[in-house]
Amino acid sequence: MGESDNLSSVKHIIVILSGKGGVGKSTVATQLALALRNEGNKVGLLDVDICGPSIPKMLNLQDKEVFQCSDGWVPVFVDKEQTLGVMSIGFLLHSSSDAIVWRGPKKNAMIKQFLRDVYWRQLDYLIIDTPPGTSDEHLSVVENIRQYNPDGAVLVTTPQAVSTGDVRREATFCKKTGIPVIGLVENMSGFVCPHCSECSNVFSKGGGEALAAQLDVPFLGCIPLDPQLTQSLEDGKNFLDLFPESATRTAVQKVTTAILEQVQKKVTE
Ligand SMILES: Nc1ncnc2c1ncn2[C@@H]1O[C@H](COP(=O)(O)OP(=O)(O)OP(=O)(O)O)[C@@H](O)[C@H]1O
Ligand code: SF4
Repeated sequence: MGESDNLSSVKHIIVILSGKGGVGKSTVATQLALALRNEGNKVGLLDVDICGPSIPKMLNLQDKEVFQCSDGWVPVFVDKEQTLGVMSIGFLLHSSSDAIVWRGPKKNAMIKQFLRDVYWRQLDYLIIDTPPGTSDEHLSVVENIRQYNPDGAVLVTTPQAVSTGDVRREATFCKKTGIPVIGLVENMSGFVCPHCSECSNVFSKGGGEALAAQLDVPFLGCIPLDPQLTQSLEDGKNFLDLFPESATRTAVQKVTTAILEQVQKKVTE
């Protein structure tokens, strides 16, 4: 396969970053992709978390294999209408417990191939989920998408992580590499009771918003820690469709709207 240019038919590229592992980066990427799809967009979700690809399981696609056509790898579609396509290193593993321990150059070549050689066709949004931190893999992602004028990065944090330097490092990484920051999302913000759906703030409130103000980046909103969301992700079920009335769904929707507003602002600037 020669050098492909599949990203040129993607209208908007959004990268999801987090300083620490386990803060819900893949969860935010998945729910954002589903919410954008529900609004009538054609969406692609690219999981470049080479060390721990979790997206196939979250979307109940873990047994799928990917195939190549003359234009590149064909993504796995969540729906038969083909409105949400997914590509993950997880599809190339024989077993979900296979560890991928590739060294730098091989990883970077794989990321480059992932970014260039997936045959997305026309997409409104491509959401790229990355590994935690700021590593060589992130640089590979940035270098390979720069020419396509990405909309920017969504930084994900949790109330416990706001006081650490991780998010600041992410913001500095974006600045240094010239990737605009779309904004900051505070995930696992408060706990939704599975019995009465009341949301309790386990940690003090407002840390994410204050940090966004300090970093001078937009605050995109909070998503609560919701056991029904955890269970849906575990079972590979679509939480947004299963719990249309839930406060967490409303929160995901608000974050999605805030992201779209920022993306739109950039387009009209
Ligand atoms: N808002 C939430 N409500 C309920 N469960 C959540 C929420 N966000 C994340 N989780 C759960 O927390 C766990 C970690 O989430 P996730 O895999 O999205 O984190 P990550 O930051 O992508 O981790 P990694 O370090 O593997 O990249 C998962 O089991 C997920 O289901
Ligand atoms: S939030 Fe309400 S239902 Fe849930 S544990 Fe507390 S009192 Fe009980």
